[in-house]
Amino acid sequence: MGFATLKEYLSDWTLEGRTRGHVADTLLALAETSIRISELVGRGELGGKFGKIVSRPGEFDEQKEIDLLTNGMIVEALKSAPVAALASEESQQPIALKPDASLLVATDPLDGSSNVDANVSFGTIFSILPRHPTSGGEAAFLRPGSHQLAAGFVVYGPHTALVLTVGLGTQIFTLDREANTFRMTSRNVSMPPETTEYAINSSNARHWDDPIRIYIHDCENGANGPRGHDFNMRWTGSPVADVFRILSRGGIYLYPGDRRKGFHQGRIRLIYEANPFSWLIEQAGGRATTGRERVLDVVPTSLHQKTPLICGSRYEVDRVMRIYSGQEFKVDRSPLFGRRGLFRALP
Ligand SMILES: O=P(O)(O)OC[C@H]1O[C@](O)(COP(=O)(O)O)[C@@H](O)[C@@H]1O
Ligand SMILES: [Mg+2]
Ligand SMILES: [Mg+2]
Repeated sequence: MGFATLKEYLSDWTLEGRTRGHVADTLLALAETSIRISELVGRGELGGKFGKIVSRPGEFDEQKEIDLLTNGMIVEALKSAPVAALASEESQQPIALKPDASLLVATDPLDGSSNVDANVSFGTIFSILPRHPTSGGEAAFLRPGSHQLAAGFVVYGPHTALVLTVGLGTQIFTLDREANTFRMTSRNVSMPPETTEYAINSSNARHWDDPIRIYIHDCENGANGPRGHDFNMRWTGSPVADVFRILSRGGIYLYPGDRRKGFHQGRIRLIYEANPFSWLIEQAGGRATTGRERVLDVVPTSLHQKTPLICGSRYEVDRVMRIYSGQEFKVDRSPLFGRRGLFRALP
């Protein structure tokens, strides 16, 4: 049938230059690894007890066996790719590979690992950057997301899908298990600018800042509130699954900073989670912000830095940004917050 393979898509694109060829080789190595991960996790407990917690390192989320396993698979695969170093959620420092190679890769090898035992979709996220000519180690990765050469993620769900951008739109490939290859099933994804579906972990509601409380409260009030229509809510706990849904049918994803200790910048990691998601969403016509600035413009100061992430259908993301900037006025929403008079209509 007429579904182009990932290799065919990339070979059209690689014609123009050497770096592109390197990016394509690296993408193919990552895609091949994700097919093997898909096979492994598709076996469930027959493949092993993946959900077992193996360590709880300091400030990091707990590591499960599957986190380490998939990390190891990606490290091995990239040893033969044109990659100078790999930054991973599972490794405190970047892993040096080929020092003179032209690219850097940042990855969350297993995103949504809390869902592994629950048989809910999870995935692998990656971001490819040019190697910095002068800096090495952690400093080499401290580049804004706008410098990415390619970004994508794979969702291991009922089917395995690869979502990819090389800056020419967002493409979705579906794993053809018979041929063991990814085939393009959605070309130049265009997500709806409007949505009535939001995704947020509302168990943190009491810790949110006011702009998020206002935005969500208006959604919850639906047809009885200022929005004038009802909203639906979805939250999987696997950002890859939520972002895939949002790319497919629209929606807004919010993981804001909140008042809890250690959560002032939220929970999503900038370099290997928020940046690839943000570029994919922008390339599909959506928006991604911290609430105060475009995610792709944030210059990281550390490898595992967290960032608030609000992304998805552009009219909704714009609305949240207007609330943060004070442009979206508040009409007596104060009883909710017990702060009557704090928010006023702007002139
Ligand atoms: O636990 P929550 O608040 O539902 O958030 C969803 C999850 O998204 C994540 O970003 C998933 O990423 P990891 O599985 O790679 O840790 C976690 O930080 C967080 O557990
Ligand atoms: Mg993750
Ligand atoms: Mg992870």
